[in-house]
Amino acid sequence: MMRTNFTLLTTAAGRKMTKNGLDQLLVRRITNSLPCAQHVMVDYFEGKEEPRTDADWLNAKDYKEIPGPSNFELIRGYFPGGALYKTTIKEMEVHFRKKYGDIIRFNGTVGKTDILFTFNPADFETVFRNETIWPVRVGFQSLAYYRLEKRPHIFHGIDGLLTSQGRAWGYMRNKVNPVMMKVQNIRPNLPAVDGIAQEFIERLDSILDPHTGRLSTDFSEEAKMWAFETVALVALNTHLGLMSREKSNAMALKLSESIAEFFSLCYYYEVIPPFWRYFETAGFKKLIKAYDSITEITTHYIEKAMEQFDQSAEGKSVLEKLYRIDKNVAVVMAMDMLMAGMDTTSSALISTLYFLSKNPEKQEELRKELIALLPEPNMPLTEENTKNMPYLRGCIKETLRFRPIANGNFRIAGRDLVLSGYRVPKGVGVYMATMTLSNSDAYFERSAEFLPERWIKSAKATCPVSQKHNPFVYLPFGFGPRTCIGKRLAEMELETILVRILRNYRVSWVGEKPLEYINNLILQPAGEMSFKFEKL
Ligand code: HEM
Repeated sequence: MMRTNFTLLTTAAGRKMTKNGLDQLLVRRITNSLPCAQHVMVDYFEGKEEPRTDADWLNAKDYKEIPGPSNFELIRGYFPGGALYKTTIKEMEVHFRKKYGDIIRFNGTVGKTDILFTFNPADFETVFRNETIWPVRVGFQSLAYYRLEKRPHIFHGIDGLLTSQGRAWGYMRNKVNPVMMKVQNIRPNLPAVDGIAQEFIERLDSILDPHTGRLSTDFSEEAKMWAFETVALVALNTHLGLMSREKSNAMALKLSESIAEFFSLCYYYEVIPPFWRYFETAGFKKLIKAYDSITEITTHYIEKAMEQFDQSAEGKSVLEKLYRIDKNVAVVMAMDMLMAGMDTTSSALISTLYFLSKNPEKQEELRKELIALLPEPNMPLTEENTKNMPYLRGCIKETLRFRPIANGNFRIAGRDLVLSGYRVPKGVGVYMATMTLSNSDAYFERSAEFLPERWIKSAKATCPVSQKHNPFVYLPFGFGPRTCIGKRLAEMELETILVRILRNYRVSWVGEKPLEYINNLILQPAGEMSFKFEKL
């Protein structure tokens, strides 16, 4: 790893984090003596609770009675020739649900806790309503390992929102919430975000064949660059200039490549038992290299931005606000924003454009709203003129119902719970299969149709499918204190880019096959992007 003069996470600053640091150190000690960090999660639920003696609990069936496959069935299924070989999470859900019903128990394999899959929205509500103040969502363990154990001299015990748990997570989230979750801190970024959306249109114009309406490059790569440029503007306070892909952007391009590498490798190390703690394979070393590169380049940009903060009066940017609250938190949060903010938002953009392409009458309906908003396509977007865009918002919501970024939501049960009539002890992992339910007629009438109207209040009276839905079936950004921290930003980014694209082009899908998806860390559009763009 190149030496970095990354001195922000100093001992002096770290003093503020004593409790947090101690917490992490203790966890590290325990973690090292156990096969897997997931066992430790239970220790994050502080405080002893009395055993449950209420009737619900006492009358419920025993945990061990929850049906599910044996480890042997699972292993056999995943071998070549097995029923689960090369299946997606969705196919796996269908397979097991058919066999075992709406709640399924998977025994913890080497070093992992048991996981329950539930398809019952009443269970989702129970899980979320019983979260403690520090909800636990396990994930990105290789990143936690990298930050806490591989490079502790850089991170000094702060492993970020994506990976941390318990007090450490609460400490960071409390600092970040007031900046990231408040509309009034995110909306002022609109002109800059819109500036990048306009650059994106210039970029599309330059790579578009006006005769065929097809792009000379892969649209998914273009969408990723747009998302990365936009989130970097907020996270690093820097205009990377990726829309022009100039040689001078080598560092920025390397950063986006490393993040793409992290996305493609991280999932594998997430699902296999964590042998990588003891033996680093070539693939794992590649992932560590990607983490090093992300750390190094992000640090470079942040240090440059911070030099200006020190000299100038307080500004309005998200990075600066975070920096003035806590430098260390600002640095790690910026990295997490870049890691979480590229593939998620670009996937949502591609899916929305796809559904609008396949439903041209909905696209025209939306365009009417956009023309009223921007009579001239190049007029600026402002906080004022973007207040009222119900149809656009309906289209985004409907897309995230159809193809959310995550198949489901996950929590470690924060308390002893009764789920689908069974006693479930605190500490068990619960996967809530939201996408399956939000794509089912049982929860959304005419669920296979793209109907933005179902989300529009003023259309409720006339729309035949706008009846109230169970709110726990549709949770594209998660729920509760651990909900997506980038929600406000992602919504603003998506709205802005969709206004710009659809005010400039009529978009259609000319592929014979529908849009494909791959399912790794998230559900991501893949394969050929058969969009056709006709300039309006
Ligand atoms: C359409 C875009 C996006 C979707 C659908 C999405 C969805 C989600 C979901 C489902 C979660 C888990 C929430 C939970 O467990 O309750 C999450 C967490 C998170 N997201 Fe997003 N996300 C998006 C964009 C972004 C962006 C742009 C950023 C960065 C600015 C971001 C940063 C994060 C972070 C840091 C977390 C972890 C929060 C925590 O554990 O405290 N996301 N996101």
